Amino acid sequence: MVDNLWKFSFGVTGDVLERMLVGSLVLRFGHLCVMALLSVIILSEILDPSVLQIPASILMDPLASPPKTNTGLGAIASEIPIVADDEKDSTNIPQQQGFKPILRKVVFSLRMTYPSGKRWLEILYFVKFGIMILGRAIVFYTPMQTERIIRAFGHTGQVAGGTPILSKFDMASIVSYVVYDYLQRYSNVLTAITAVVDTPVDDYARTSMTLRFFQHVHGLSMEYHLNAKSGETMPVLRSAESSVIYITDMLMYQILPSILDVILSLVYFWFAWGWKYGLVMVVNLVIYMIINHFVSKRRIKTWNDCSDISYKASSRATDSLQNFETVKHFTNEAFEVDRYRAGLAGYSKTNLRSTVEDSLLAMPRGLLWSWNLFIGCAFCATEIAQGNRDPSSFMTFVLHTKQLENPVDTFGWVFSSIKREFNCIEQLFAILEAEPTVKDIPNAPSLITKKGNIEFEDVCFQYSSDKKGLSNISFKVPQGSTVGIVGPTGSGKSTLLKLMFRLWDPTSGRILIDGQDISKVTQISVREQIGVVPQDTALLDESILYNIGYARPSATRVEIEDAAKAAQIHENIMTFEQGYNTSVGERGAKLSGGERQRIGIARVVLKQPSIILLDEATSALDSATESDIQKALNAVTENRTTFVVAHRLSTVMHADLILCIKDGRIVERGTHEELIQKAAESDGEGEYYKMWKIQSGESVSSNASTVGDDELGSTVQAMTSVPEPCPSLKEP
Ligand SMILES: Nc1ncnc2c1ncn2[C@@H]1O[C@H](COP(=O)(O)OP(=O)(O)OP(=O)(O)O)[C@@H](O)[C@H]1O
Repeated sequence: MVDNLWKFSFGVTGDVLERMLVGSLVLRFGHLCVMALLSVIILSEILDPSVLQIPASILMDPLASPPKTNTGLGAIASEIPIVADDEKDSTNIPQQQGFKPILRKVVFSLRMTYPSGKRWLEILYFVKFGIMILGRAIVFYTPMQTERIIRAFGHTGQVAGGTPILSKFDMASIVSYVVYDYLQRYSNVLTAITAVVDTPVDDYARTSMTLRFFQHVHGLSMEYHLNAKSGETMPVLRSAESSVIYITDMLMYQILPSILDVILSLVYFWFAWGWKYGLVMVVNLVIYMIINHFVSKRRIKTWNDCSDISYKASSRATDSLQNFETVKHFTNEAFEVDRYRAGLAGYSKTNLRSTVEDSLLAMPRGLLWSWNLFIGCAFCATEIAQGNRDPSSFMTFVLHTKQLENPVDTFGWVFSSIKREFNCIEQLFAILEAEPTVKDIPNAPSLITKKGNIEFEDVCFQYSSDKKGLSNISFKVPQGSTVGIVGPTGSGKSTLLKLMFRLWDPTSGRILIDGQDISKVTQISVREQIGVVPQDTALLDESILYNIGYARPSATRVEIEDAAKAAQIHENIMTFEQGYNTSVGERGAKLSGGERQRIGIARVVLKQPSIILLDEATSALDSATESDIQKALNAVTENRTTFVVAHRLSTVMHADLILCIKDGRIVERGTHEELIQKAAESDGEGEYYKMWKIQSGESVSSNASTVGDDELGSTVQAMTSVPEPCPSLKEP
């Protein structure tokens, strides 16, 4: 019964050796299946995300549940570009050593690539696994079939006129051998099926990973973006996502099977051929592993050198192209080309070193295999000569030894390349581990703005221990008022607006909008209520229509044009050949500073926020245009609480309250008239008054402070005057 089962299932005769082989085959694939199943269960269901030490949001599939957005299908929706970016850069971050960091990367890779919850993709995932098992079975079964044929010669071969006659059974064996061999070496069928199955699974993993990483990076605070090198994040994400897929593929379909292949072959040689053979294999394997360890160390160092040099050369080139204007200003074109040439030459040198090293380092491994074969063959030949072994066993020995070479070599090669991919994942971890510096408290409610009353309560802030920010800022602004903020350059005016927009949170004190502490409500709800026109309006490399519509993606074309009219830029746009479809260039470089500012204003008009922050919003405009826009802004800011940062005092002189800031402190406050009056009463003392005198063209007293109408003015005065200590004002 058992014999028949063996014969029926595996086509073998029940010989002890064959039973052992088939038994180990079944064991091996059973083991693989259990491992795969376990990993899938552990990774998709049970594994505690804290083991990965990455934000839990990364583990949530954005494709499974697309986040709710407030974007509609407005005029710019059709303009959203599909960007193909194949750039691949890398930097070297020292790899964490030890088993735990490696396990973390492996678990992360497996978890990221498993299409959890997508039924069809999960099925395809297992089909791919099944095909792998089939492929490995064929590889393992081919030499077994050879062995059977050779044995058949020995047991059933008859000689008629010197020609061996094969029984029907033997002929079938030969046919199956040829079929196995064909499938093993030339079959495109399995490859084609694997590719078809692979594509949707890999694509899904790639897309969902990119989205998760992208979402995470957008969730990080201003501080991260200011510190990150521009243009570095996306290439890191892209190479890391390829690395994650590569590691999973290699692990599941190369390394695990190879390890099991090696173990099986060792067991087989030890027990079926004798301990001598097993020992030779073990010794050689140990030597192989030691050689491989040093070889891969060397190769990884050279690979890293290569990618480091290539990264540096390309980031320098990108930097020079992005700053083409500076290059032209100083006629440094030839200098930049020389610098890039030196970088490329360095890369070619290292690349050649890498190729030579690869070739040289492959030699000792090849020699080791020949040595292994030689010793084994010598043992085998001696035993055959002594009559202790069947001559057919020589062939069997050679085939099995060769069979072992493949997995060991694959293991060595794959292990080196996986270590290299770990480097990419390390860079990704550095990004994923970055935490937002401004966080919402758990279950934070949204800000409810009814009016727009604003209050700063003893607010202090520091960018870092060595960088001052703001000290003890307190003031109250009733709804609908306009607040002018003035002071010397670097005094902290923009910082005050950034705190209100929650790009940073105060180190102490509170900012209240309509009585609600903004650090206790969601950042998004705060930003939704506030419109900002920054000092330098950054534009996306798209059309003017897209850039204005960016303030409210659901806006219609008519609304966008109305906003442009309010910002006094519609007429300008209509003079461009392509009108609203004119491309603005990288960061808006094809537009003038004044045009960029007016697009910034149009955006705020379109957004219709409750609170408006204007940070030098009209500094790039000529006086005539500024006065036109001022009228437009007055219409927009009417009944809205507005903060205006300006060096040109004429911009803020009509404000309901003017705050004069110096060294991060409010040194004066009041309306224009009050401040001038106060100065008149105190013999012309007062920061605001000094600025006013300078800007209105009156002479400056010899002890005038460093406050000026622009940076140059301040610097010139600083060179010719002694700064006065700032009077410390008692905050109300
Ligand atoms: N992200 C940052 N990290 C560290 N320091 C910063 C950062 N942003 C600004 N600072 C520093 O904080 C101080 C105040 O900067 P802020 O931009 O608020 O000045 P400002 O009064 O708006 O100047 P300006 O009139 O020139 O625009 C400056 O010394 C500046 O160098």
